[in-house]
Amino acid sequence: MPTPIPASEHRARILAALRPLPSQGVPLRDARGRVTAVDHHACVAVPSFDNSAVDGYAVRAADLIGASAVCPVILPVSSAIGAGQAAEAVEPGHAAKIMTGAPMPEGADAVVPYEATDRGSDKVSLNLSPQRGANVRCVGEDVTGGALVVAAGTRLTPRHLGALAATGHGTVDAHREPKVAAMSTGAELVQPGQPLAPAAIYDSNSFIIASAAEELGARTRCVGGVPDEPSRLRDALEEQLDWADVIVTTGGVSAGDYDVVKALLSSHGVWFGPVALQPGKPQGFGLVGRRRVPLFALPGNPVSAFVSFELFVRPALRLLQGLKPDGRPARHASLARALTSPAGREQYLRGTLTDGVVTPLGGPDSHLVASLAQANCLLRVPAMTTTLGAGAKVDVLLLEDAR
Ligand SMILES: Nc1nc2c(c(=O)[nH]1)N[C@H]1C(S)=C(S)[C@@H](COP(=O)(O)OP(=O)(O)OC[C@H]3O[C@@H](n4cnc5c(N)ncnc54)[C@H](O)[C@@H]3O)O[C@H]1N2
Ligand code: MOO
Repeated sequence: MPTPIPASEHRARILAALRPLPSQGVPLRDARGRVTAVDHHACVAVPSFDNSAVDGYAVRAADLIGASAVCPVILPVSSAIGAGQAAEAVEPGHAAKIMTGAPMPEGADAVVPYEATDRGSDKVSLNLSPQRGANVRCVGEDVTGGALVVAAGTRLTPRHLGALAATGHGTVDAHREPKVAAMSTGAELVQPGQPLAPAAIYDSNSFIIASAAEELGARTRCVGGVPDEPSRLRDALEEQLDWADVIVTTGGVSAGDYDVVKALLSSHGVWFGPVALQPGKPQGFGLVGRRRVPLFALPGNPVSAFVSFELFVRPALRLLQGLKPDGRPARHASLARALTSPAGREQYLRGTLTDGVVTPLGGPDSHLVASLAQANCLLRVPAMTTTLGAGAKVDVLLLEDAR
């Protein structure tokens, strides 16, 4: 039996084998969730022209010195400018009606809001004395032309899309979305919704893996319940190898007589071995086929598959998209009750974290899938720790922050 390698070493080997996917031009409307491959700079300044911040009258501040409610200044109104309209120049001693967002006319240097006027059409009574620049939004005040708007390696959210649109980007240069095939193996698997035969169980892994990959921005295919026969597995893999950027199998990697994933893929350059991890001890990883597609062979127990995804597949999918290959955000917490852990295996328990206190959920066993639904964190026990008392400080990984 080979010596288990630390989980951190397995992750480092995986990440060392991967490179970000190539980038492509993506129409802005399709770009939410994509990751920028390059810095994006402003194509235009924002605002790109001086304009009014209010509905009111564009004036020369010098014409209104001393104006007040008791001593208003009356000026002839020479024009009216709406948003999107070209502005005529305003002569000294004149005012122009102006709407919010309309370009400032030449000659004017301030805007008096309607509320400080009588809203006159031919002439207007203005009852305040504005500073030069009052209520004027200046060119480049938000961003100058050519300035950085969104840095490379940013996952695009509505906030970023707004800034990119405003600065003139119709498309963005973004990494391709990883295409992930989630393939569960095992003769016992039945798809949920179907009747269960004796000794059969419902396939939960392909749902865990595909949806977790989607949360990370992947496009996915679910291949549920591939039987434990080498030829069927080979066919199923070949079908996905031309399409997928990543294949994640579950099941068939331990020591059983029907563990065909390990048997078939060992001869195709996939490394299999124990990792000092619970759940998630038996693992496989390699680059498969002509396109050298990264293949993760995860253990079949659903909690093992989930934890393995979190520790190994998550950072890999991030790296492929040009993001830092981080795991879930970690926090320190106090343990609600004492626990024991096996020596020599880093352990991850499901837990609930409330106000800095973490309560382990269910037991450590990796078939206890229902407790995953209650968990909001994974509680990490280091490999060399075998007992922890109530109140001990532990690390937890937060599960609710999706990306
Ligand atoms: N003699 C040994 N037996 C086992 C060892 C070992 O070292 N020596 N390791 C154990 C550990 S740890 C794990 S984890 C499992 C991993 O097993 P496999 O990856 O080979 O997976 P299977 O045998 O196919 O299945 C294990 C278990 O999980 C259920 N399963 C599988 N796929 C799904 C699915 N898609 N949805 C729901 N449940 C699934 C399956 O029915 C089994 O109960 O091996 C231990 N054994
Ligand atoms: O590694 Mo298994 O995942 O301990 O149950």
